[in-house]
Amino acid sequence: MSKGCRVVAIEQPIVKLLNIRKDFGEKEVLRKIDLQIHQGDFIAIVGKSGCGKSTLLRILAGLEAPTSGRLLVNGEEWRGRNRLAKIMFQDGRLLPWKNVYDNVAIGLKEESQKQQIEQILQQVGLGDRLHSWPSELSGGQKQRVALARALIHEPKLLLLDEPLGALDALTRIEMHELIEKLWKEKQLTAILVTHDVEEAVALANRVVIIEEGRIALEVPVRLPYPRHRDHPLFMKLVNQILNKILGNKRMTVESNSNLPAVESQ
Ligand SMILES: Nc1ncnc2c1ncn2[C@@H]1O[C@H](COP(=O)(O)OP(=O)(O)OP(=O)(O)O)[C@@H](O)[C@H]1O
Repeated sequence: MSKGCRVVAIEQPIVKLLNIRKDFGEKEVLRKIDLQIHQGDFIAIVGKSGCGKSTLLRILAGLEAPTSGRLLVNGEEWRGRNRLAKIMFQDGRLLPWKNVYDNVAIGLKEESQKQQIEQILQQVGLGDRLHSWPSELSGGQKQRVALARALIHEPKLLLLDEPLGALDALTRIEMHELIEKLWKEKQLTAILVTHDVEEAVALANRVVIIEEGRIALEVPVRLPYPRHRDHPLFMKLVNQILNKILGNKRMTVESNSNLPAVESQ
């Protein structure tokens, strides 16, 4: 196989959602959700505010139980916390009284993990900030720590809940490059909830559009990695997805359908 060429996954999905529904009281938040996630997928979930994106991610993490429907992990019925998954939030949730190293060490057995912690902090570009306090870090650096804290547990499924939402545009692009690099190197399976359709198209091999609690459309993104915003199809695809979200029914999402399938690892 030539360098950079990867094959579409064909094995059984590592996570399968079947006819998932979620109500909060009287309110039906998700319905008829069917989704298959394969090893190596990078799925972005987009949609209007309040459409149910984070709820779907929390169900995948096992932090929220569906009202009905089935969640299968590696083919087996799953209830409770999904141990394959680690979730990273927009605010990073660092403990301010712990330094960078100790934030990453949370939940790990002391000392035995020292080498891994130093290595992962190196990989996220913070090898020289082990002893810094969260208050001394920029927003992007805090999110690098949060990413390291999720990845140190070697999750099969990395769940990203709008993790870059509070960052400026340039830092976001740097973080996209970092996340893409780690996704490839560690052969991760990632699911990203985002408001930013450009971010979704920059990273995902599949963009799932949620509309009023239902999957309205799944869009395969076949642009080669690393994705360049000046690729003629990049912004076209972004605009088509945006139009779909905004309800312009006449738009179809087809701008990259003639490209070869890529991008499950
Ligand atoms: N624990 C909860 N109890 C009651 N209602 C909830 C709860 N969590 C979410 N909701 C409601 O479910 C709906 C979907 O919320 P969710 O956070 O999943 O949407 P979202 O698409 O992620 O929104 P946003 O893009 O604004 O973050 C919203 O109407 C929200 O108010």
